[in-house]
Formats: sequence, structure tokens, C-alpha cells
Amino acid sequence: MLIRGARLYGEGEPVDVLVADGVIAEIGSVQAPGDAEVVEARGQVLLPGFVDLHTHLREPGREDAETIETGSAAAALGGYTAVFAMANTDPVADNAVVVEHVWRRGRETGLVDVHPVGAVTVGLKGEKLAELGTMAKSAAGVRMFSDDGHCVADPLLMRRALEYSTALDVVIAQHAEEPRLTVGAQAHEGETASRLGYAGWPASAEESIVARDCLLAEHARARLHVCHVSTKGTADVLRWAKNRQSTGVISAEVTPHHLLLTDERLATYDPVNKVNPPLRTASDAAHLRAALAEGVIDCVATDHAPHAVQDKDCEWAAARPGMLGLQTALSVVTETMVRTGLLDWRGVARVMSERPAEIAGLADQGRPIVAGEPANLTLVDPDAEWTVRGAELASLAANTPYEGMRLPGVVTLTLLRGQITAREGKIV
Ligand SMILES: NC(=O)N[C@@H](CC(=O)O)C(=O)O
Ligand SMILES: [Zn+2]
Ligand SMILES: [Zn+2]
Repeated sequence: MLIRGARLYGEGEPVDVLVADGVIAEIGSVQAPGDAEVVEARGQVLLPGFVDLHTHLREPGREDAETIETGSAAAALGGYTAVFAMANTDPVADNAVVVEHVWRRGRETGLVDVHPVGAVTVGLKGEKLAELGTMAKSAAGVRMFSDDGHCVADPLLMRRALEYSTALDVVIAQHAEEPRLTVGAQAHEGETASRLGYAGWPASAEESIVARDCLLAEHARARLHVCHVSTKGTADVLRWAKNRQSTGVISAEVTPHHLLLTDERLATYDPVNKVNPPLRTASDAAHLRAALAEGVIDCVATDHAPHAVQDKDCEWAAARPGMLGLQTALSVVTETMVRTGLLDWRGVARVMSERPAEIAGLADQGRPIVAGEPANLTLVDPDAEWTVRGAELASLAANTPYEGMRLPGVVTLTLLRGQITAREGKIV
């Protein structure tokens, strides 16, 4: 197959990219072999396929909200070639049987590489460690562990998890939320929450755990990944921790929604805006964008969190937190980071593909676009715009906070090992 006239990383003159046997065969001015399928790129931006370190696919257990198949379709349409499926399923992915099931279903679906995240503690209960080694050595080859949805709040358990992780060469991803500080919390603690009468979710609940965990990771010489950073204070703690002569390795992600949306949206009382951690202030969002551009926050992760209608379309306090993200991530990053001049397309490749692949230790993702590399690629029309409609997204659920919004940046082609998985908004 030949991609004709694409601008690699949005730089330089358009070139042709020949893909054969799952790898990039040749780049330059290439004659299409007679039997080759030709995709006219017309100067669009070619990037390495995106890697999402934080996705909720809901299978097993809540196949009414999302399945590995529908979530994989959303991922492919969003330009992703690998996703990490969080462990908070039912049953919980805290053992080899469940992680192998998720991994196998991902392979069968074949639209995106689905890497199961293993739970840190049994049943996500925060009481005793799950069998990390068994999951790491299973067919699923688990590389990342997280109790996401819950914080590993007990410092002794967190310390043990970090210590074990070094021997297994895996990363512990923490949902940083001191549970004693967020009892009954409904919205970011601040002016909006006071005005609307919501119990506040203080920034310090996140920041105190991140500070603690950075120190625990440093002492354990372990790899810590901080999920969904949402406050300026957390970015400051990360900057401090990364600047130390640390022997642990700390990485962090930010979600598209924390880059774009703020707690002012809560005035409508629409639970589509309820998410954990909560939407914060405009100042937080501005600092998160800057921290991402600077590299203090390593990457963008969607925290794609589909919910069935009855769990989301109800009164605020009862609604589950979480929002869809896979199909809108590139557009939100284009809007918040590219259009603002904070990142060029090379930078987008870094935060959406290269860094996440490195953090998770994926050898075949986030690779340079050169001959001989696996053809995991995403073609983006940087000038096109589209209007988000939840009902038209590939997810089973429709809880997008961007309903009706016009956003820039459209994924027009996704290739997984040289096979087209999505083209012009359709699954192939
Ligand atoms: N982000 C959310 O608001 N919800 C996530 C859990 C999580 O990421 O903490 C979910 O599983 O629905
Ligand atoms: Zn979380
Ligand atoms: Zn999550």
C-alpha cells in the first residue's frame, strides 16, 4: 500500500510512504507497485499511531457500556494503535485469567493492540497485593499495574507494590486521590462548588498523594506513573520530583478534558461533566497545557470512561464519574496544544505516541517513521473540522462532554502493522 504525499510530522515537503508486510518499506518519491492500494494524503500530517495508557473498555462485566470490540473501534477511529485497558472491570483484572481474557479478546478483534492493566491490589480493595508477577509473566505480559478508580492509599502497600515492580520491570500507575479528603466530594473545591452547593474535592487530595508517591518511588528506585494530573500543584510537585537526582523514574499523563474543560461547565448540573478527578479551574487547565508542552507532564491519556445511560443520565450525586475520550483526543489536543502554538506535530507525536510507548515499554509502538519500522501510523487532516455527536461515536455509550462542539483535527487513516483499521471515519 502507498500513502502518497504525506507530510511526516507535519514537516517539510510531502513524501510517499510505501508499506509492505506490516512495515514501512520505503519513503521518498515512490512508484506504486501495480497491485498497491493508493491513499492520497494531499499533504496531511503522518504521525506514529497513538498509544493510550488509560482506557476503560468495561469488558468483562459491563458490556452494556462498552466492549473490547466497540472500544477498539473507537480507538482505531481516534488514531490509536495501542491502548491500555484499566483493571476496574467485573471481575477485576487482578489475576492471570482475566488479563489473558482481555488480551485475547483484543487480539481477536484486531483493531488495536489491547494491553490489559493489572490491578495492584486484590479486587481493587487496597488491602493486599495482587499477584503482579503471575500477571506480568502471563500470555498478556502485563507491563502496567493500577487500581485506577481507586487510590492505593495505604503507604505501606504502595511502597511494597513499587518495590516488587522493580524486579518485574513494570510500572505502577497511581490514581492519586487521598480518600479521606474526598469523602462525598462532587466537584472541584472552589468558587463554583460553593456557589452550586457541591461538596468540594480539594486539589490537595491529589497533590499530597503525588508528593508521597514520588518520594516512595525514588527510595524504591521504581517507576511511578501518575494518572490524570488535574491541578497546577501536581504539575509543580512533578517538576520538583523530576528535577531531583532521583533514582526512581516518574512519568505523568493529562487527559484531553483537563486541558480543555473547566468547572464553570458545572453550572448546568449536567452529569456528563462529572469526572474523577473533577474538572478544575481555567488557571489549572492553562498550567497543565504548559506542563505538557514543557515535558513535566509526559503524555496525553484519554481516561476514556464509557457509562450506560442509567448510570450517567441521572441526578448529579448518583451519576458515575467519567467521560468518553478515544475519538475526540486528537481534536482536543489540536485545539488546546497545536492551535495555541504550544506544540507542533512533532510534539503531538511525542505526547500521544512516543512517550506513552516508552513508559509502557512497548517496542513496536511510538517508533520513528523510517523504513524498516512497523507500520503503526496515523494520518491526520490538520485543517479539517468536525462536530462531535455522541450518538455517532463508535462507543456503545454516548457520554461525551463535547456534544455539539466543533473541533479541529480529523483522523483520516489508521494503520496497525500495515493493515488499515480505520479510514475516513469508518472501521475497515
Ligand atoms: N475517570 C473517571 O471518572 N472514572 C473512571 C475511573 C477513574 O479513572 O478514576 C471510570 O472507571 O469510570
Ligand atoms: Zn482514575
Ligand atoms: Zn480511569
